[in-house]
Amino acid sequence: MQDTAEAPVISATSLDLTFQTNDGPVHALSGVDLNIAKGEFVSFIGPSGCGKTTFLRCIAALEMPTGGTLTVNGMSADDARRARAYGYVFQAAGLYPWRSIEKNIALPLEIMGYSKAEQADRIARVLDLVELSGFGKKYPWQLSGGMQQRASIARALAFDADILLMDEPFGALDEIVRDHLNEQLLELWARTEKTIAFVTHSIPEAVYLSTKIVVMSPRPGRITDVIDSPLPRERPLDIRDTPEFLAIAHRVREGLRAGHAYED
Ligand SMILES: Nc1ncnc2c1ncn2[C@@H]1O[C@H](COP(=O)(O)OP(=O)(O)OP(=O)(O)O)[C@@H](O)[C@H]1O
Repeated sequence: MQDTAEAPVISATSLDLTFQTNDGPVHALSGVDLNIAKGEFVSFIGPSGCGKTTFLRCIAALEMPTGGTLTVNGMSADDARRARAYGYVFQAAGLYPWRSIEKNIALPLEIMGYSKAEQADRIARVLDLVELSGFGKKYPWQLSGGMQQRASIARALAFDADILLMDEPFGALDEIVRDHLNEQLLELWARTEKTIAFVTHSIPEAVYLSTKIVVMSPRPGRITDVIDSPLPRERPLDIRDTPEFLAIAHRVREGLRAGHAYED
């Protein structure tokens, strides 16, 4: 993805976050510099404990950095949270089992005081976006794992936030379902032009989805490589067999390996 004249949607400069724990300080993020432009799809990949979730939580103002600066839509992360700049999708769908799918999506809209008509409009639109039209009256347990995860994406989209933060949303699903959801997510991204920050442990998933891949390594949590993908935005699944795809996957793998060596 080329640099654009537009200000970045997410901008981190020398970002640090050290947790003080009973076992001493944990350097979850150290010297993180990263700009994410509007409409980018950025994946974060790295071994457990390298700070992927912590970085997403900083963007969402759920953690407070201990150093450096971070802006989201040109404001502080706190102000961006108040302005509802993002939707957040977690690894577990986190749907309330006693509420139907449409009631799950409606809950945050109710809290924000949207009228019933506006709620219904938004629910219909986001269910269509994730291809779950007709499933609004179902309960979570009546849906497959992949459908539940799509419902949770629909809930995150209901505010129309420009930014979607996704923390290993498909990690618990089998590979075939995951492939299908990856394809659907790319379609959704193309249709909505959201900026997406996506955490994954899977190299093929990161390479398939992203315009930019951020490779991280732990102790301290830091960025070791940033790869701007040369792949076209239109990506059939079989792009994964092309030499271009395999070359990027190779570079990610090398980056992960180098990060591991650093620990020894
Ligand atoms: N609230 C907290 N208090 C203390 N330490 C924390 C806290 N949250 C995270 N950490 C530590 O910070 C480091 C980074 O954690 P983080 O969850 O961001 O890693 P991650 O890359 O997302 O890992 P995973 O892939 O396992 O989810 C880890 O060492 C973790 O134990």
